[in-house]
Amino acid sequence: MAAAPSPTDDPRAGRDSDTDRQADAARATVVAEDVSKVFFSGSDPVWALEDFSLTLEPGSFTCIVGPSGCGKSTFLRIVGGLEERTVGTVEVTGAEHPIPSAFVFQEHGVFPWMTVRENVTFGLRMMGTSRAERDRIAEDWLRRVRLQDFARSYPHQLSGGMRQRVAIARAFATGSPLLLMDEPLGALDAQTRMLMQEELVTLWEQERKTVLMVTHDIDEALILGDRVIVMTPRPGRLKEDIEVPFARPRSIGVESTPEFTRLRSHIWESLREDALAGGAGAKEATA
Ligand SMILES: Nc1ncnc2c1ncn2[C@@H]1O[C@H](COP(=O)(O)OP(=O)(O)OP(=O)(O)O)[C@@H](O)[C@H]1O
Repeated sequence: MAAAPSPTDDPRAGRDSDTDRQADAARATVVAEDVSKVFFSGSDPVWALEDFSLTLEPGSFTCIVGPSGCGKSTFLRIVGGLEERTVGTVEVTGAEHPIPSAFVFQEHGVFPWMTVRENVTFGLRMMGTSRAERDRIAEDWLRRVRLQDFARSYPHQLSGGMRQRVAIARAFATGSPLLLMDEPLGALDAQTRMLMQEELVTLWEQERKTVLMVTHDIDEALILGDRVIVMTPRPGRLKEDIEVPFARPRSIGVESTPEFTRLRSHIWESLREDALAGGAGAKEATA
């Protein structure tokens, strides 16, 4: 007989109601096959991606690292429908939602003319969610990102870390089954970034949305991700697909384990190898 689940077995333990649990159950599957992308904006075509294939399981957290300019953001934008692919297919399935994917960008992702609360509920307003439901969800998310005392503040009144918490809360609050994060913590100072990594991993473990995140920070990829995808220099192709073995719930403490050190060195060597071979610059990645 299977053992009864303990409170820590349920990633959504502590959530408010069954409705929350059902609403949060929707997660996307992403299947990208042989995606290539050529930009024709200058005199010469730029091959950003070539035959890049990736499958994201529902409720998984996947991080992409790679040399600067290898096409990471381009791929994220193609998955989110912000960019057209030149060749290949991308299918996002498994969860019907009015907002099929929600983005978190590195900076400037919040609307400066809206209050924190308005930012957090923006997607819900676009979906036609009732005022009462928006208020309930806003209260929940503002509390979870510790911004309940700043609901009426404007982004310029917040620190960079607080602004990113708004952007992250807004993405989660939409209930979208797929979150696409492009260096969401990249503009933060080192200390704030580490704190935010812990907060993000906790929020994600409660929600288990499908997440695809681009980062230059190898440690961040290993702390947050179930998998780390290493890309080649441009045109970006899949170089390595690494399963991250650390149990969840995870804390920043995994950084001090020998396995973490081994994986960090392995990924760094993989990026460095390309840089030394004349690739586009693993200097952007931080070991
Ligand atoms: N709209 C565009 N028009 C022309 N070229 C573009 C466009 N967008 C991206 N590129 C080029 O495509 C390549 C991949 O860009 P992309 O931003 O996806 O790389 P990246 O891996 O995310 O880079 P970084 O790590 O530096 O953010 C780069 O050479 C870039 O200059």
